[in-house]
Amino acid sequence: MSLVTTKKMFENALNSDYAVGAFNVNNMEIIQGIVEAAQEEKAPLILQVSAGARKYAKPAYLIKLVEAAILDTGLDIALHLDHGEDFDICKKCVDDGFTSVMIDGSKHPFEENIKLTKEVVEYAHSKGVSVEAELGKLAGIEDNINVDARNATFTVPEEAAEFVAKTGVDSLAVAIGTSHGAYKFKGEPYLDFERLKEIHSLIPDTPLVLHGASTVLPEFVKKCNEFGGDIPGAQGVPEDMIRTATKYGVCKVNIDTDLRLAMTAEIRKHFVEHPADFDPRKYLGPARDAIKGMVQHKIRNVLNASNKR
Ligand SMILES: O=C(CO)COP(=O)(O)O
Ligand SMILES: O=C[C@H](O)COP(=O)(O)O
Ligand SMILES: [Zn+2]
Ligand SMILES: [Zn+2]
Repeated sequence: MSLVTTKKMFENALNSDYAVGAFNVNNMEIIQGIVEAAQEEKAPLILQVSAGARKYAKPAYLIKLVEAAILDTGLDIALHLDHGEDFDICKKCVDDGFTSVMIDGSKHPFEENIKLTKEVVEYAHSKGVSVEAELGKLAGIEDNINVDARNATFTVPEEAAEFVAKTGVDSLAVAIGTSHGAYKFKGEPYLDFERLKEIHSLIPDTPLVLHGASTVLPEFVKKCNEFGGDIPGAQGVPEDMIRTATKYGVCKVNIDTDLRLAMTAEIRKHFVEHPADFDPRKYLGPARDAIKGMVQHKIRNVLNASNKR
């Protein structure tokens, strides 16, 4: 039991029909809920920390909480930096003991993204840490997709092959139509699976990563809204599409929004049903259970990762 890299997890997942869940963590209850689910499901697990999470909870706390989770459960867990924006934050995380970092150079021109990613790969690999990079831009709901827009923002398969060869990166986040947050599609959900297949066929040994992969389950949006929330028109990636993606090289599936919705729905419900409560444990306890339930559902029914540890 220890902090592990994603190397073995991805080797196992690459040519099979399951993916490893990478869940964003921001506090103790979120970590505990996720870890309990992974333990019961005997699933491989990546916990990831964004810049926002570092700012909110402070890296020292999050790292110690993840170490505590490992001690408590005996699980192997990969600790990953989500969307590192420059070399310095990646270096800091490598030095702090993270076992995996993402350098997100997707906003830069192709050659600059290569240069930046290569620098991070050189440093991280010298310390035994894995690196994820990103190529292409995740579409926002405002980017309505016609073929031209797709080619301008989605990952270009030939570029992906060149990028991986030139950077030596361990895994690659691709843009095929997903986006972050609770508002992913205006009309019918659409992912470009032909593009994904082509990328996978050109770089069959590179684990692919799907960001913005929350499903935004209607029952949780409904529950939020029923108990005083205001999240109209939220829509995510249908679960079947995630299952399909795991068959074409996607080894890591990033989930944050669905955890936020599960937690918020439960807390909203608690406050409405128990207006006299003011002990945080009374609502954070059920919120932790809601996180656990959501993660268990993902692992078992969507990622097909139960008993894959
Ligand atoms: O990609 C993510 C974190 O990097 C999270 O995506 P969601 O917003 O769809 O949960
Ligand atoms: O990539 C986005 C993740 O959901 C993290 O979100 P955050 O930057 O608000 O922590
Ligand atoms: Zn990005
Ligand atoms: Zn992301």
